[in-house]
Amino acid sequence: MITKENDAIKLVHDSGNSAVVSTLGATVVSFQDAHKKEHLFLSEKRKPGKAIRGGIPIAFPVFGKPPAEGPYSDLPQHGYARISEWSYDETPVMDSKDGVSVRLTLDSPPTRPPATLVYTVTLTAHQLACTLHVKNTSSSDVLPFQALLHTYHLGNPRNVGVKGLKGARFNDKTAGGNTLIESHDVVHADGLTDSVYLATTNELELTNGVKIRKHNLPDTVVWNPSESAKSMDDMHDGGWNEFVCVEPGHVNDFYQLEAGKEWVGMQVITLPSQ
Ligand SMILES: O=P(O)(O)OC[C@H]1O[C@@H](O)[C@H](O)[C@@H](O)[C@@H]1O
Repeated sequence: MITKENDAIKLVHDSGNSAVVSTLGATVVSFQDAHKKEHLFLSEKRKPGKAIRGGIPIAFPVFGKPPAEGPYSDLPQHGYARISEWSYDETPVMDSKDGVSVRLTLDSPPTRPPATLVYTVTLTAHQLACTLHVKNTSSSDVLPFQALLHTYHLGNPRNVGVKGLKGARFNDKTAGGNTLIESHDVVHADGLTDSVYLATTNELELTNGVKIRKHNLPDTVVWNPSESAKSMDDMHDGGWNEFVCVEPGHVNDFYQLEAGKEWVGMQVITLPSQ
């Protein structure tokens, strides 16, 4: 079943699973299992005009601060997608026992390289699939972009770690972008963590049993601001102890999408059997 109230689109699957997607940024803000247990962190604080702090904001067309030169140089951190109002296509893509799926779309602002984004969120018995389509609507120019699904997994970072990153190269943004090789079987983002892992395996797992499968999103960012979040105006006190961000993306470089062509990136989050 799909319902919409103000900016919130709610998907409920026959199994009792549910998800909520905001039209602000097409941000998934809730993913609950059949026992109504929440699996995404959402800050209790919200700052008007800013991206939603929690859920799954989409970074596009830049990850982090934009390059000093070029058509994105004056964009805010993580680009325009997460702070834009997306259009909700009311025609359900799917609404059956097999799954419930909705689609939101966004055209690039007129001053930016032209692109159309289509985001599909699909809920099935144990899974949430988020699929981002990027279409280069120019008939002549290449579209450069980075894209990332900034996923706030609910759980204390001391207890919930990330498996599958051992051996991967990463840039430690907390240490000036030094490149290191991950040596841990389980990565814990307890304490200030901002690591950009490059070319990671497509199958990652959290130690709480949540699985993350990704497609066409080669890199993975693991982030937790720890107590530095005290200065954030959209984070409730102690909120940083409630999540670990695991963010599949194409961020190491700018993807160069040819005129008229389409790119698709996806992550599927699978809950442990209940
Ligand atoms: O505060 P923002 O803009 O949502 O960004 C949060 C974090 O997002 C992560 O993806 C970046 O690697 C961090 O550097 C950044 O601090």
